[in-house]
Amino acid sequence: MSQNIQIGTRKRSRANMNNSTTTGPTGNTSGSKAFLDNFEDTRTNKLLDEMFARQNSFLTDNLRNSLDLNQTDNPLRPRQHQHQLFLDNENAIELDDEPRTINTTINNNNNNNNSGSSRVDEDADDDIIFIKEQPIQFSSPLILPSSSSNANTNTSGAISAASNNTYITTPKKFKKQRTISLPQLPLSKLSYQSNYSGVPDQNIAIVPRVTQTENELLHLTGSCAKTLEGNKAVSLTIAHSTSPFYNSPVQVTSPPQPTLKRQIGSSLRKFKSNGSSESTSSNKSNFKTDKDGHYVYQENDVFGSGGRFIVKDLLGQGTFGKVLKCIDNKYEPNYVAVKVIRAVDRYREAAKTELRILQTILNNDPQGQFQCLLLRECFDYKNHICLVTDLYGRSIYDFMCSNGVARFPGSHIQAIARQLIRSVCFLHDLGIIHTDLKPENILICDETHISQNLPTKTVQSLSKRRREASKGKRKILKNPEIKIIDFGSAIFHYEYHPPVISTRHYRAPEIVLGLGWSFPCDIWSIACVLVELVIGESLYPIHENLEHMAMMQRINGTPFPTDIVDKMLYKSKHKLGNSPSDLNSTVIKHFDKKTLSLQWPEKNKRGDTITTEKSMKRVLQSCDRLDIYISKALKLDYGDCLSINWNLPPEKNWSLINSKLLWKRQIHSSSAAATDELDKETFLFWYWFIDLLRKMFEFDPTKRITAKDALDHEWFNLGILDDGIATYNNTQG
Ligand SMILES: Nc1ncnc2c1ncn2[C@@H]1O[C@H](COP(=O)(O)OP(=O)(O)OP(=O)(O)O)[C@@H](O)[C@H]1O
Repeated sequence: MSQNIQIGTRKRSRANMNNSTTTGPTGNTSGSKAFLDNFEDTRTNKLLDEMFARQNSFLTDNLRNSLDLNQTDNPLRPRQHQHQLFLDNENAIELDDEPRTINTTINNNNNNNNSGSSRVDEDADDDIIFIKEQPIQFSSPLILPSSSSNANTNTSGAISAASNNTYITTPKKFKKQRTISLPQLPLSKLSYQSNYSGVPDQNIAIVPRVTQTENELLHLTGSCAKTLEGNKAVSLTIAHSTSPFYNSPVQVTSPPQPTLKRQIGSSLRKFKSNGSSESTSSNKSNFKTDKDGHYVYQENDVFGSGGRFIVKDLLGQGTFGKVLKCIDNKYEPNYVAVKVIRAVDRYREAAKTELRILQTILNNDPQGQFQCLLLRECFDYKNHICLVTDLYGRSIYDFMCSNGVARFPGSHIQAIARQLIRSVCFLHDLGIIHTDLKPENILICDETHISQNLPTKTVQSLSKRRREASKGKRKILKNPEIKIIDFGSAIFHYEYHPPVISTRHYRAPEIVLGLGWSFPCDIWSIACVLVELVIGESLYPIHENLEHMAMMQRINGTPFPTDIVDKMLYKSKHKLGNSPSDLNSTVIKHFDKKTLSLQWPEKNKRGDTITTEKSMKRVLQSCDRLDIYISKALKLDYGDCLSINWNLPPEKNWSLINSKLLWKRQIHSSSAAATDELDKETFLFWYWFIDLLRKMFEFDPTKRITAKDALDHEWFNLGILDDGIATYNNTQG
């Protein structure tokens, strides 16, 4: 659906230039409806107020449970903690850190040394692990007879039987996988299974949602649609995709599905009237499973009841299974994404959590207005749980990798930020914590873009891989609409919280410090993603705790607050709660017990520095305090004069920039072109962006800005005229 929206009647408020505090005016009174621009309906306001009140109470409860350590008899403390101490240790052994649970060959030969890849390297954008799967066929003595779709796993849960007694690994396939999610498996199951009856949790009240009008969908372009005083009105076409399956109110009868465990949302889809144009007769079901329980990808493979799905492409492979682009012969439109979960008990269990989450999302947002993946069906096929979802485009990570300039234009960053935060606000309202937000899990709905030729010098400076992938061009999306996927690690806030969650690069400090975590961890992850969109590479390209903590302090420009460190020590000393098993050896031992400060660089007993030079370089040279670091990246687009100091109020910042601009224009009048682009509005846009990030990167999760407050932040009142906006103007008739 698309619609032309002429903007120009409403001016957005300007940033408060006179604000003299360093933290900025988040005391903005625009209220809880901020993300529904122009929406004055009091009924909606009431709903939103209720929604935010509920979020606050979730948050308070969770954080009180995890952080209020002085009240050991706190009745809100989860009762399972006593036995969790044992379970946590077990869990931590298994889930301790990323690579252990991965059963693929990790080939470290190709520019993939993450810990070694410094931002100062030319190939820093190639921060990728290559996973190579070899085509090996063998018969296993552990084969289980498996004609039944419910073939059991062995006791370790590691082997699952394929339909013919042969295990086959996936055909040779290279898959770039920069970050690896932590599979949160067995213990999640243990702690909630008693509550779980296979039906959605009744404790979650379903909030009746109000369908948004086209005007309210402006959030999809952030403030791209809005102009600052002095800018001209911008005419935009906003293409908002509702779910292609949402053909309300067509009622259809579900086909009989003997092995169907659950069928969700089928009433929203149209049956194909007279069969598919894609004949299945030439395709045979050759559905195979490898020794790790992964489906073996083969194009044109057929699976599902009556050969319903035809495999067309491998969209992705993760810890939980493979995601396939398939033709669905039963319904129209007929391309879907099917996540084929590994045929291993514990992954099957985890998929049930994903199902519950996806079902809650679907119940509350059947049209997909909150940018979350929409589940359409779920069935069991040869011991693989298959989740059928809408099909979207590539992830923003893949898009960045294939782009000559990885960073996004500011207007698109704002549009993506707004969708992400709004979506997470929606999830948090439902009591859901995503826990694994990262660029790989954010998909672009529509990949159409314009391409700009890059100067030869820029092309030459690109890594070989990026040069080839981008063909020397910068791609700019026409519509920065996104969807959040991968709810495999998401949990409801009242469920068991594993001690370690999130992909390392996006992991919040409270998780690293073993303090317990809740909704705020998603906010931290989003902040990491947003910085990545600006600088074009991961903010935290690290793989171990000490360097991670040192980098966090460097980026925030402050040491960890002592009360947080104190809580960590107290919690560990009294063996409270839910700590990672390596907390002592990789975190606590690096803090001075008297000053409560992080001891970095690391020294041995004799006082010699033992932190490697590479690590020192990564922390001290390759990253910087966030405002300085982002200013550096922005200079590529706006020239040398743009430096932002978050300790100075905006007025002071601007006057410093302005004097630099004047000086530069006087001395080098010929270089005016480079600085012309930097006007006050552009500066303000980036100033308030950094201000928002600072609040999202607050160390103390209880003080970190919430999704709701982030939507009210001043930044979302500002617009920027840049290539992202130009793309709309040039491409929309
Ligand atoms: N609906 C979809 N449309 C298009 N591509 C998709 C879709 N769902 C998933 N993908 C692709 O498949 C990849 C893996 O999906 P997903 O993250 O859900 O799997 P996973 O096994 O949980 O992975 P991870 O190990 O990262 O948790 C994604 O990064 C994305 O590229």
